[in-house]
Amino acid sequence: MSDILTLNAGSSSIKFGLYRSGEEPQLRQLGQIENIGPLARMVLRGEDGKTTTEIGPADHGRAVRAILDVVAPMLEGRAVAGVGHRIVHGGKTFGAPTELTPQVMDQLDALVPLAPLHQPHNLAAVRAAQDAFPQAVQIGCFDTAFHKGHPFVNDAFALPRRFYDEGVRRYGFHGLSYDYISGRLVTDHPDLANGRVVIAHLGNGASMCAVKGGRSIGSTMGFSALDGLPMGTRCGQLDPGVMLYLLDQGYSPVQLGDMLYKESGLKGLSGISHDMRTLLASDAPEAAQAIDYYVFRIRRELGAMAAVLGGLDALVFTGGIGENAAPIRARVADELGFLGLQIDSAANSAGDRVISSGRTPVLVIPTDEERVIARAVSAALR
Ligand SMILES: Nc1ncnc2c1ncn2[C@@H]1O[C@H](COP(=O)(O)OP(=O)(O)O)[C@@H](O)[C@H]1O
Ligand SMILES: CC(=O)OP(=O)(O)O
Ligand SMILES: [Mg+2]
Repeated sequence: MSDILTLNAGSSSIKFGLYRSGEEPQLRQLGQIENIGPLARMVLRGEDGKTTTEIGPADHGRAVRAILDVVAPMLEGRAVAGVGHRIVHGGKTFGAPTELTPQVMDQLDALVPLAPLHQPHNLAAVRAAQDAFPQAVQIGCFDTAFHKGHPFVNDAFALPRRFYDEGVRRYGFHGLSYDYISGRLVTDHPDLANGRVVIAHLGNGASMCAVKGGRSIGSTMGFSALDGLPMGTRCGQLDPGVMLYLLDQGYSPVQLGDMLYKESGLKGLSGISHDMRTLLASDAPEAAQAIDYYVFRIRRELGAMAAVLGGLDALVFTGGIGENAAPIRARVADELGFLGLQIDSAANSAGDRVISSGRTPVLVIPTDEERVIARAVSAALR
């Protein structure tokens, strides 16, 4: 029997999964290098719990090599038949898992400017895995794919038409996560599977998706992974006039990109940290204001999505913040009784899966992008 490896390079972490191939891939090991930067650490999650090892300074390249080193002895002589990769941007072309041939890699390289925090790392991971496992099939799974088929009104910007045809569209991201959550609604909450559901993926990157009958009909993220909600270091929705002003003030496009992707969001507003744990623990008024802004924008988008869906049958929280930050969940749903939302504070603090006491269920479902990737590789191998 052969194995499947999944690699998921995010903005601040690289997650991996090792699976035994089969109809439903069987998990052997999950792990991640998190906090990529001067103080990175490797976290391994197995049947016998969680181990954390400080690995010191690591960029994405070193992180992938460390993962490949740790995976090699776990194979115990078995071959890796397939490696599945999260690829953040699939552009206009890629709407389903795709074998990463040299020609496909060239097409994906061209999308790097649209997702500079992710796409280069995703593609570097593909090249490292090709070197490490030259016999394995390499499969790309796209964050944009779940949103393909968005209605035109949520796919377009009101710019001259030619830009839409060129691919300047509202793609949406975190699609592997939304795909996983939608699947869990089908298996665990079949009454909601055909309903009007808002999924809030709140991680280091954050977005929300309006899902109707299992299909994405709207997303807060657009052309790039900058739009929508404020994030750890990304600004979220911004008046384009601000960018014109800054360009006029002498900012270069590169400086502007660095500021919007790396110095904004929770980090920029608080001046303290991009990390929600640090902000929640801080007494500084700037930390409180950054959290206020974060919650305000989520609530605003939630109301907008409920309007677009024509009602709300459930709200799902996922991602590092969505799964773990009870105070944020409580504040998002506060005073939204008109949408049927009422949080059961005991269930919320206890980290239960169902945290509502009102008419509209509020669920916390840990996401599993790795499993979505592993299933795609398994299907490709069959
Ligand atoms: N217990 C917690 N309370 C609040 N925030 C948390 C908690 N655990 C993790 N987080 C937050 O989750 C975020 C990382 O989410 P994650 O989904 O792992 O990120 P990535 O986008 O890199 O995949 C960080 O902002 C971190 O502070
Ligand atoms: C698309 C995106 O923002 O991904 P992440 O949350 O993993 O940074
Ligand atoms: Mg993520």
